[in-house]
Amino acid sequence: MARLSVNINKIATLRNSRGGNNPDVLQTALACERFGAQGITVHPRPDERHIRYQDVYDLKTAIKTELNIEGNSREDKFVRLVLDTQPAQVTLVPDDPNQITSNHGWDTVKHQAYLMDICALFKSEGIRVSIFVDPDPKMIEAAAGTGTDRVELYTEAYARDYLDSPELALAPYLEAAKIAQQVGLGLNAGHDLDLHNLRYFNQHIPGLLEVSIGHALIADALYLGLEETIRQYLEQLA
Ligand SMILES: CC(=O)[C@@H](O)[C@H](O)COP(=O)(O)O
Ligand SMILES: NCC(=O)COP(=O)(O)O
Repeated sequence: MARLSVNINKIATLRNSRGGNNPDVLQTALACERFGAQGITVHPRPDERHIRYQDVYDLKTAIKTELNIEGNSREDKFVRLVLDTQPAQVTLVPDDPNQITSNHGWDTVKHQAYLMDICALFKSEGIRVSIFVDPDPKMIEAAAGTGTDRVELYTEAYARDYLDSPELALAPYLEAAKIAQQVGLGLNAGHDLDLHNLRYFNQHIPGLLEVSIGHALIADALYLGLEETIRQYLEQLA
């Protein structure tokens, strides 16, 4: 069964808008765990506009489930943070510093040598590595050559196209998932997954290990409450 890792970036965004500590990122993470989330995801960005580096240090000592840190390993500060905090998983995302949010996966063909080195560094510390990729067979095959444990399929296109045709939206992801299985990579997925599109994705993608969900889940929690929201997301994955 795919596990749910709740991305709490948006809680930090709300906190930062007033400069105090409300809502409390740490308390929210602990509540997510209490309500059944199997992991906590954070994606610190260089400008610390949502999750701050210090939040990640605090979270690591407080949470009991898996911590997944996403970000750009070309930033020295990010690499230091990961090595210092030793999360269960690091997800490598090729973001530009000024991006509003992630909008593409790694080109694992072009950057294979770099990815081999950085995967080796994190794995030598016992940290599981996942590489954020578009659902492109070439990218999955080349990811296998980097030494990564998993890939995370970037699901924005699925979420968008699902509204017109779930079957067509899923097709490239199904192909990508089959290739990941053939080359021995574990499979994660994330970006814009929500209560409408998650069940179909989970039911049809073989070998899905983890989804990380933030934006829609936190928005749903405004209407449903965090406990009920997490219950409903877990139900989609059951
Ligand atoms: C890697 C990814 O898919 C992103 O969804 C990300 O984790 C969210 O980042 P922001 O919260 O900065 O939009
Ligand atoms: N890796 C994806 C993630 O953590 C959350 O993405 P989103 O649900 O905020 O789009």
